[in-house]
Amino acid sequence: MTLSVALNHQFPGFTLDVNFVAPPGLTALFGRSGSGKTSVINAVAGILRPDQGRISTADTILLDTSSAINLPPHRRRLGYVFQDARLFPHLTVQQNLSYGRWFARPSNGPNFDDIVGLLGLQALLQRRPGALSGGEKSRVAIGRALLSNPALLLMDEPFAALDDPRKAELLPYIETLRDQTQIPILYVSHALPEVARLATTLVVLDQGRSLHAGPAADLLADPDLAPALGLRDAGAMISAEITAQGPDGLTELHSAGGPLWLPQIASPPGTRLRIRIAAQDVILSRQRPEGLSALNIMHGQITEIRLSDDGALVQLAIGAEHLLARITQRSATALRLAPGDPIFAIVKSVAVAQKDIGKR
Ligand SMILES: Nc1ncnc2c1ncn2[C@@H]1O[C@H](COP(=O)(O)OP(=O)(O)OP(=O)(O)O)[C@@H](O)[C@H]1O
Repeated sequence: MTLSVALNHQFPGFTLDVNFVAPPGLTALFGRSGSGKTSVINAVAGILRPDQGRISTADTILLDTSSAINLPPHRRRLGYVFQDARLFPHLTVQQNLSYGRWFARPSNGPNFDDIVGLLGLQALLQRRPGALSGGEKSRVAIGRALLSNPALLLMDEPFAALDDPRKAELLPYIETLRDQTQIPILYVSHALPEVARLATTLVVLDQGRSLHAGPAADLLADPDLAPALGLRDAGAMISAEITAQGPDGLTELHSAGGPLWLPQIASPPGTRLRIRIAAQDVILSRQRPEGLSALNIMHGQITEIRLSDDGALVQLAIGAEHLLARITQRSATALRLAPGDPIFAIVKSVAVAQKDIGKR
């Protein structure tokens, strides 16, 4: 199931002009505060009627202003997860979940026990929302939305009200949801590391316009986009597979650029992961370095170099994937880097945070 969105809307002093396709997987709408993310979600949900637009899935037109089609929100088959979970406080978790089920079409809806299992809610079923942590409330809200058998899941910053430990607890559930359901997820966020961890498709909004849309791995590794996304958070994703657990608290992984050693990842050998490596944590060397404390030395080839007043962003091909390195212009000049050159990328093991390691 794929969602297509084309919208044009004029607020006083603000124009929304957005065009993108959200394939199965998780599509992140990323942009600064006021860039139009919630307005897009509201238009998809049917809360905002744009001046012009067309929003459709493979089998349903939700909105087509040119033919006066505008399905009301309750007929759009959407699951909506808000920043605050908005559970009914007087109902137990089980009753809150069943409320979602009540809206489902009787046929081929998801199985209650499957959703409870997917989101790890068994032990919580008899509790009321007042006795749940923020992360647990979010999981119940996601479960309730899924049980309404949605064709599309809308999530508007579901992490906004959560502290870091609660966020870390919820991330794997969203990954499972992304990987195990065929429902496209439209996910609003202004946190790039979270987007890098979760998104399969990325839509970058800037002042109401969708500047870029496409596979998240490609856009995040594009040096031309890094300034718009935020240089500090710039970083690309590579995939790797766990090969062994070391006795010294490190996990060995196989990547296209060579072996990697990262702080212990509690998953068995064979687990495939996607790892975000921040551009500012990558050091470049023309020769394979010797006698270095950094454990991770990947071999690749320079594909692009972007120079600016903020330094140089160098894109490297590591197998079929890309890595970004942020270095000074002075280093780029001293090393005489040029596209096509073979290069070694060095990354300290401890530079890769657990929150930047996700499922593939
Ligand atoms: N009902 C409205 N009437 C007038 N202007 C509006 C309305 N809704 C949104 N806007 C304008 O649209 C712009 C985008 O708002 P929107 O809430 O979609 O942005 P956002 O990216 O979701 O922001 P945030 O991350 O802060 O939630 C805002 O600057 C606001 O001026």
